[in-house]
Amino acid sequence: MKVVEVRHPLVQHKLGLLRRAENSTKSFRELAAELAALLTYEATADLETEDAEVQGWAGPIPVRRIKGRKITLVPILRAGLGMLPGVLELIPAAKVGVVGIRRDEKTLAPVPYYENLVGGLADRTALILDPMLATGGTLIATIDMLKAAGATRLKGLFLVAAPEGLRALEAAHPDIEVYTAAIDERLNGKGYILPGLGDAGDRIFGTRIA
Ligand SMILES: O=P(O)(O)OC[C@H]1O[C@H](OP(=O)(O)OP(=O)(O)O)[C@H](O)[C@@H]1O
Ligand SMILES: O=c1cc[nH]c(=O)[nH]1
Ligand SMILES: [Mg+2]
Repeated sequence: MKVVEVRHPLVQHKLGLLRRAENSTKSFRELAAELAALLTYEATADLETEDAEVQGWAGPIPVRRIKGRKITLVPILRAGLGMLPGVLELIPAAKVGVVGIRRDEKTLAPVPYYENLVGGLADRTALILDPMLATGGTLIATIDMLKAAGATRLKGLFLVAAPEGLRALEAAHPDIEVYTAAIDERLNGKGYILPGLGDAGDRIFGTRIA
């Protein structure tokens, strides 16, 4: 399984800022979106391009453009919405399908509650967006949904990933590519990533101080 921990200085710097407990909802949101844009840049580096031509100011100019297969974004509700603005900055025409899954706080099992995907998934690259990859249950359930709907080319963008979740993912769906700003140390007894970010959904939506 391809796992890329993005070591770019801008990513590492912004992640350091994001980890501060004192961040306001506004700064947490802004940093999450900026990091999402930087992860998008990395995750799209291998998109195929083809020759094209535009009419320039002094005549025709040969240019390159992204070929064929287009991208669909798949934010996982709710926290994944915090990454969406940053990704759309770079891919403004992307179609967006939404998956709703929450973790049962006691069992940590994923509980799907919403699915509204775009059509033609077989011809698209799906970029799954979620700030946190913890046990991996939510992501595995999302990939199950996407594959059942025809998706074959999948990439996941995360702000922080836990080694436990990456191992579970490799066992279930080794064909996905993972781009993350950090692979953290471990999960605590309640399934939270350490050192992590706390509850990313609550921090993005301002529903509870982590
Ligand atoms: O890898 P896992 O162990 O499945 O955990 C990760 C999931 O948990 C969080 O969502 P949460 O259930 O808190 O929902 P929310 O986004 O609505 O806050 C997070 O945004 C991931 O979706
Ligand atoms: O650390 C974690 C784990 C799951 N979900 C979060 O928001 N944070
Ligand atoms: Mg949450």
